[in-house]
Amino acid sequence: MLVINNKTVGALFRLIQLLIIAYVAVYVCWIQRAYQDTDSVISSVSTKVKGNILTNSSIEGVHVWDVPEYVIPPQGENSFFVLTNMILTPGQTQSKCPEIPSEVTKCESVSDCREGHNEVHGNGVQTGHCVKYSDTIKTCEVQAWCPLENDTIIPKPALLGAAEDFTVLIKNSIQYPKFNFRKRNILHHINSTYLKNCTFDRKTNPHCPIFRLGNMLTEAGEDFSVMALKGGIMGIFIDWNCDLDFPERFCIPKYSFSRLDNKNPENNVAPGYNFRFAKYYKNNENIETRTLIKAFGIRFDVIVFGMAGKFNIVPTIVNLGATLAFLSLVTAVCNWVMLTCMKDRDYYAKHKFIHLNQKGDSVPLSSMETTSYGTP
Ligand SMILES: Nc1ncnc2c1ncn2[C@@H]1O[C@H](COP(=O)(O)OP(=O)(O)OP(=O)(O)O)[C@@H](O)[C@H]1O
Repeated sequence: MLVINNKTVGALFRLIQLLIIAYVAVYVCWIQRAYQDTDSVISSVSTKVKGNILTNSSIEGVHVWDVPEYVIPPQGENSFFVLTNMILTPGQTQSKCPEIPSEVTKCESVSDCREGHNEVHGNGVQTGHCVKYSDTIKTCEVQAWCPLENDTIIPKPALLGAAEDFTVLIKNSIQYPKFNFRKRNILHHINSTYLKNCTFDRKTNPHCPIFRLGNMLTEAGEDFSVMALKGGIMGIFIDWNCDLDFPERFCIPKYSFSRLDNKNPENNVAPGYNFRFAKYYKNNENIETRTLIKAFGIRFDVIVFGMAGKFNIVPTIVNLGATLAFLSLVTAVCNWVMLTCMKDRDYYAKHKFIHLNQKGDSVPLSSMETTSYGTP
């Protein structure tokens, strides 16, 4: 063993050791918790929205909207849709009527229309006639659900803009099967009286699983009245990252909210979220009739994620081994510095390596492989 009395190499040796120990302690053990075995979350979600709105529109008159009407479908998988705006086309029956004017539907004479032609962006199948749409415009006639929907004007402000006051109860049960750990977001201290009256608030009620829709959008930096016009998609994130070396009560969900669909103002083509559905009934003459609804609304996707960790001897030993391997590198680095960068490198090299000329000439000191450094 070669002991050299050099303060620089000694300091370097201790410094690298210190850095490696700090890296292992802070990053590997504290931040990465590499001494733990991990498991990812398995979760189930159910939601229930509550709230009513009174509207008074020219088409429907006074109308109270309750949950079965504005939550579509009534229950979904990890997501729910709340209707916020709509274009209503009531009294549609199977008949013939002029198409809505556009570049491809306007006509001058019968020759501009083709019987049986089905325009992708049209509303029905052409009959081959060119008929009056208004006093000045003629369009091809179609066999369709008439009268046709005209969705050029979207109600502003949104018809159900008051939906921001609705609340949603999110029931979320999770498990980490590897650790036989189960929990739900309705925590032990929440009783039914509290649940009936609470609303989530990050400061005052951070564990309440009932969320006001308007508050979620505000937290995500969105304006409900704007998003309600054309709809959109919101993410409700539930973070279940848990350190199961601590007691179970410390494993609690953390909620956050963010808009998921694109609202890039520079490329605002096809914004929002909408779809169509219809309510069917028989009219006084027993003819099948429907009210077509182009629905704009906000879809809330509940996204649950998380990892749990618990002490396990196997990853601990693996990481301990890696740390020791790392520490053994320090000697190699210092050897290299000593033999290439130091003023006395030739002197050190002379003592570290002895070159044999003839078999049995001398005892090779270099058979000692390790070099150790005296503390500066
Ligand atoms: N969106 C919501 N906003 C506020 N409270 C809610 C909401 N959804 C459910 N609750 C309340 O949370 C509690 C638990 O709801 P749960 O659906 O399990 O029971 P429920 O008796 O079937 O509810 P309800 O009949 O009132 O819809 C009930 O007191 C319910 O009124």
